[in-house]
Amino acid sequence: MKERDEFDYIVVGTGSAGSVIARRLVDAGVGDILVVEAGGSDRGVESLSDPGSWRTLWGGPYDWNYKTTPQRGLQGRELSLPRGKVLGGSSSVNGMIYVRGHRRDYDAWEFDGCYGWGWDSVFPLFLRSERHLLGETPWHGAAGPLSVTPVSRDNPVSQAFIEGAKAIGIPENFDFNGETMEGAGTVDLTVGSGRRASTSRAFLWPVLDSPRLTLLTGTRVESLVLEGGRCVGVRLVDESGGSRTVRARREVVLSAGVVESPAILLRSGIGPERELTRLGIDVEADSPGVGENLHDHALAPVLFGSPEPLPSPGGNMMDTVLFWRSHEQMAVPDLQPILLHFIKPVDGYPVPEFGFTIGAGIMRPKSRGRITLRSADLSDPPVIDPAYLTQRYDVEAMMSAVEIALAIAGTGAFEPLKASLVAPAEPGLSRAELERYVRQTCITYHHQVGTCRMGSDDASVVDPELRVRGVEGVRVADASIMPAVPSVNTHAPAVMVGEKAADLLLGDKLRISATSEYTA
Ligand SMILES: Cc1cc2nc3c(=O)[nH]c(=O)nc-3n(C[C@H](O)[C@H](O)[C@H](O)COP(=O)(O)OP(=O)(O)OC[C@H]3O[C@@H](n4cnc5c(N)ncnc54)[C@H](O)[C@@H]3O)c2cc1C
Repeated sequence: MKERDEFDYIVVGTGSAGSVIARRLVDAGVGDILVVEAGGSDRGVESLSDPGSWRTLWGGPYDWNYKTTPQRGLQGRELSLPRGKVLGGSSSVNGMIYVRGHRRDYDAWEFDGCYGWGWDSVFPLFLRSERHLLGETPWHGAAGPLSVTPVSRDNPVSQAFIEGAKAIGIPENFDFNGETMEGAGTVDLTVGSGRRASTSRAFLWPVLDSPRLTLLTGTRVESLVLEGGRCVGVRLVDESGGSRTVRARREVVLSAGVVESPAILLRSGIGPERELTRLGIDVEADSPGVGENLHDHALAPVLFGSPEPLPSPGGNMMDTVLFWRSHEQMAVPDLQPILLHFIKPVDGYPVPEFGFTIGAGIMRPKSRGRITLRSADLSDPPVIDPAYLTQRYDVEAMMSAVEIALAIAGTGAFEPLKASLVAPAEPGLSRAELERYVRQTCITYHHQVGTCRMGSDDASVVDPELRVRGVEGVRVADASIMPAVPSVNTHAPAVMVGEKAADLLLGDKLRISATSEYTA
């Protein structure tokens, strides 16, 4: 049978945002939808379903296995950057923490020209996705496809972390998605019935048999097909290297994530003119922002040892966090120390047999890097430079996050666990020693955003309706459009971007109701 080569909509990527868009388009009955995913299926793969297995997925067959360039702010180290290459994208390999962010994160987007993206506009979209285990409240949705489950706080290590935080003046928080996100407590997870609630499982699986949906896995979009300044389709490459073109009667949506969405634009001739010329790619639209504005949350591990095994909480093994400010006059929290119920080895320090780690995370980085292509060849990995810790503020904030971790330990809260500090070895380090430590140990927090920045200015890549500037017929909808990273883990914000994109694609009259026919 001849393969179909024309659809109404083409959605590229099935990650946190793409699966949501595909599902909403299918539900709305607006035509036939082609969904293209570079990775394979996630169905029946236990490690993608078991919430405890996520760390085993890095570097494996479901990971794009990206690496950064040598980072000048990190003593020249290259960092591994895992990203999901499978149905569900990074939502299939992530840590499952579900937090939406501070209302000011989104109000700041709107203030900067992203009209329609302020908190009052996006909050209902978060609720629409959500199926919270404890039911509907003013702060939680219960009718959406995405299962969200709170974590119990009866684990003694979690309790010690929260008690230690309280002892240094940080209040306990019982719902980071509630009235306020500040304080210490346990998180909600995208887990339902003990299984990972990836966006593929929640949004896509229930409609896989729909006659309106065609899903191609193991198929990569190389570039857009542009005719007379309009995107009319995409060029596909399958796993055996065979290529073909499919056409979109209405629109193409790029939800290929923070690395591949800008890479697809660049390979299509949409990007900084000088860069495209250097790569030998014909310029279709000079768009200086494509690939720029890359930024990420980062964390430095603070490692503790214990003489015997500590009680495990199960689940995702990193369920307790605190959100706090590096400076008391800050308007929003900028630090997120997170308790990891496992040992994150630190180069140059002993690895204890038992213990735990506090990841001293920063949430409002000022450092900005970029992504570009090494060459026009699809098989060449992109050049990824997040420019970690290249701004003084980020270094200072990270040192503050480490100091909070050390202060919590200093309260004696961990004494009943007989925990002792392993890295950094001494609590009383000078600022210079602390700076050396964070530059030596800082790793990604996995929250890269910003490479197809949304805005109203000429240098932005997409407008507030997510339309790519300079060409017609194509939008970008994923974490790459975020102009500034929210002060939280980025999965829930990326799901929200998917919801918003669906509304924009469908227009007012087809706006989606909160009630969903299907659940995971
Ligand atoms: C290891 C890890 C842990 C994390 N932990 C958390 C956490 O606990 N909580 C949290 O909130 N956030 C977490 N995050 C971040 C969060 O998961 C991401 O920000 C979010 O999933 C990004 O969504 P996205 O839609 O932009 O991209 P993705 O989910 O990455 O989706 C992009 C999809 O597009 C596909 N694709 C790419 N290129 C092409 C192409 N050319 N053709 C076809 N398909 C293509 C990819 O294979 C992928 O499926 C984590 C991320 C990682 C990697």
